[in-house]
Amino acid sequence: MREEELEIAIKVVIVGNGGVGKSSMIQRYCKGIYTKDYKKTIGVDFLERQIEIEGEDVRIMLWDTAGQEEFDAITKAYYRGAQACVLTFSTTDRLSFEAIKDWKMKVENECGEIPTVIVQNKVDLMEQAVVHPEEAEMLARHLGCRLIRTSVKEDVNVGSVFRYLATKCHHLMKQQYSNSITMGQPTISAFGPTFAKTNGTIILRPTRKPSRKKTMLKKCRIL
Ligand SMILES: Nc1nc2c(ncn2[C@@H]2O[C@H](COP(=O)(O)OP(=O)(O)OP(=O)(O)O)[C@@H](O)[C@H]2O)c(=O)[nH]1
Repeated sequence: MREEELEIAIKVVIVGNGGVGKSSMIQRYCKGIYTKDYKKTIGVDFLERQIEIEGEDVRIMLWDTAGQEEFDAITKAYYRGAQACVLTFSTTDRLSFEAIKDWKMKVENECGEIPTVIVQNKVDLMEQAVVHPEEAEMLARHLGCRLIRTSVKEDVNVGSVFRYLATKCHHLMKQQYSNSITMGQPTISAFGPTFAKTNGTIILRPTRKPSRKKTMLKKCRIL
């Protein structure tokens, strides 16, 4: 099977305290919309968007998890198989910044080490900031993650977050693919990938090139 006949799908989990803007970020990225209203996520939501990375179609599946602790037991189950992670805090919420390490831990416990970015959202409210820019940079260095500052409201940098992660995953996948070729035939199956080292969410599926539009929107409520 030729490589260009394969479809690549990446599962990304978005975590962080309640109210930091996770749902808004996903809505902005997948639907191009922003609303001022806060509607707390109950459990888990899911949206997806297709983009092109180095000439190949990559489907990014975004899992929006509830930030409230009361949903921890439910959301944890959905981390499994994630290939990348967004750790989100808000410029105006000190506790959400202090919780980043814990969120990283929670995801790592389920997924191991996966490409991760720290997102400082709501930078349009910089005059109300309760986190010093250097603190955020230090935390990112300490955790070995890239820091990206976003304003979902003003549509600043949201696309860069997901493009960065998708590119990283795409490179990893290519690397693993060529390693598996060197070591023998890769097994390609509909849902069980194959050469992904981790739980396999960079899914390679034998498929014809999808005829759907470049940006595909789909939403299914999990809970
Ligand atoms: N000023 C400003 N407000 C934002 C921004 N992003 C999100 N918000 C607002 O912050 C509030 C919370 O956003 P949500 O996206 O619902 O937060 P969440 O992290 O999904 O919250 P949970 O579902 O409880 O986990 C909403 O009122 C949004 O409109 C931003 O970049 N700037």
